[in-house]
Amino acid sequence: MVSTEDLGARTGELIKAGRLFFERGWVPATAGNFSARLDERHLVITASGRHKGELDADGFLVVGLEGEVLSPGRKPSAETALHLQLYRREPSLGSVLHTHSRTATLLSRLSPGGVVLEGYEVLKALSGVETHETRLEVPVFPNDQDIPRLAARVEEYMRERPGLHGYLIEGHGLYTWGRTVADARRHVEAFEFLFECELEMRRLKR
Ligand SMILES: CSC[C@@H](O)[C@@H](O)C(=O)COP(=O)(O)O
Ligand SMILES: [Zn+2]
Repeated sequence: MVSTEDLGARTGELIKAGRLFFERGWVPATAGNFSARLDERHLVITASGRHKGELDADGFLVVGLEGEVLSPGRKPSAETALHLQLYRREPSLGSVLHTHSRTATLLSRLSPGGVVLEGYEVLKALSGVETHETRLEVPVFPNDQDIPRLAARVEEYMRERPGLHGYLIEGHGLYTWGRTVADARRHVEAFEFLFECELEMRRLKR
């Protein structure tokens, strides 16, 4: 049985993240989706098509790890399978956040082979990273309207390369995650900063 206290707490954190991301221009229109783990088998996720800067409790629903909808009458995010793939493979995972910033969108289109981030102090905002000398690879997957197929592709990649902090989908956006909503939110902020630096570096070098 899902605790209503946990559901309220996680929903509140995701609502706050949505407001922040919208103010920063990272979830334009109804783009993006957010989730948080409630227990070993359940998560709360945004309903499909909601404006992520104006979320309230009605904008969320509970789903099981196999995708079963436990909030009747509500339609989960169209990209739920990408969230489930991450929760299934990592029991300590507490939150997944997906954004559509202009910077991530542009950078992903310029780097179909993946983005390498290194030499930035802010890399240390990513859990487990302890030095700016880290070489962090962010894969870019081709966009796909078949979300289960895209999720299978991500799973295949992650099996070969554990320890990923996030990935880009080409022309689409960022997926990142963490042990808590606060960790995942910090990762979104760090990636956005790093992507801005990287894009600007490329402009300056031209
Ligand atoms: C408004 S375009 C963005 C969508 O196509 C999708 O990529 C997205 O991030 C939001 O979908 P949603 O079903 O609301 O979770
Ligand atoms: Zn999306």
